[in-house]
Amino acid sequence: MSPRAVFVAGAGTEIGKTYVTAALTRRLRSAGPVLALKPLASGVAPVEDPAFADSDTARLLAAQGLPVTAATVAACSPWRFAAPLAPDQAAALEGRRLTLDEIVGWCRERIASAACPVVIEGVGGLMSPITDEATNLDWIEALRIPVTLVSGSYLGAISHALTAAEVLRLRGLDLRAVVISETEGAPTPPQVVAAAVARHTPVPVLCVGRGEQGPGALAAVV
Ligand SMILES: Nc1ncnc2c1ncn2[C@@H]1O[C@H](COP(=O)(O)OP(=O)(O)OP(=O)(O)O)[C@@H](O)[C@H]1O
Ligand SMILES: C[C@H](N)[C@H](N)CCCCCC(=O)O
Ligand SMILES: [Mg+2]
Repeated sequence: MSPRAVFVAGAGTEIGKTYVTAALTRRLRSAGPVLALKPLASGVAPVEDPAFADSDTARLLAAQGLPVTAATVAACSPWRFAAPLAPDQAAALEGRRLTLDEIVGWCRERIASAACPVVIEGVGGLMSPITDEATNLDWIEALRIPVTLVSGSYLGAISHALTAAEVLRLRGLDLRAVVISETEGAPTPPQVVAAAVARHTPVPVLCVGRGEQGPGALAAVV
């Protein structure tokens, strides 16, 4: 039987994917081992730079209780780029080029060889490009694993969440839950945003308040 896996997609960038992936990882860890991956990471400082501590990779390693070493970093995030741009653009600035096949192949191998649940954080929003030809959506479609969609609670987040959820539905993908991660300074409580999203989508809509661990129900997405 293949291990359980979930793709954490975003309705946009800087929206809470890493925060929610780390919260989910910590929840799952209370029941046993979990593998959290951020295969493509842009805007990442070199491992030896103190700024690396702010990277998605460092946060996901911390959530897994792993130290930052060259080996743990490469095993979590094999494709890291300095520029804080879409990965295809950041790669081009370094004279590199990504292909969907190699990214999907790497993820499939990690899922197949894992003896525990696997959580994969995407990059940017659902249709942010990852290569010259492919977006996060194409990546999810190729992996064919369940999806958890993260959105914020800022004004406009309801439409962003529902648009992304609808695109996933139209592609026939398995959206398991939407998670509203509270945006700093949002004009309405995240529960109000979550209730509005829930009225228009058939999947559970969960809320993660500022600085909170997130509900126990988070663990049910994988
Ligand atoms: N519920 C929350 N409580 C506290 N801080 C949060 C919460 N959600 C998001 N943040 C903070 O907001 C910022 C953006 O969140 P995060 O890094 O998780 O976004 P992201 O979607 O993973 O971004 P990227 O597209 O760069 O991967 C971070 O500083 C993060 O710690
Ligand atoms: C730098 C940033 N935090 C992410 N790593 C990359 C976001 C790419 C978004 C591209 C886009 O959809 O316009
Ligand atoms: Mg992130």
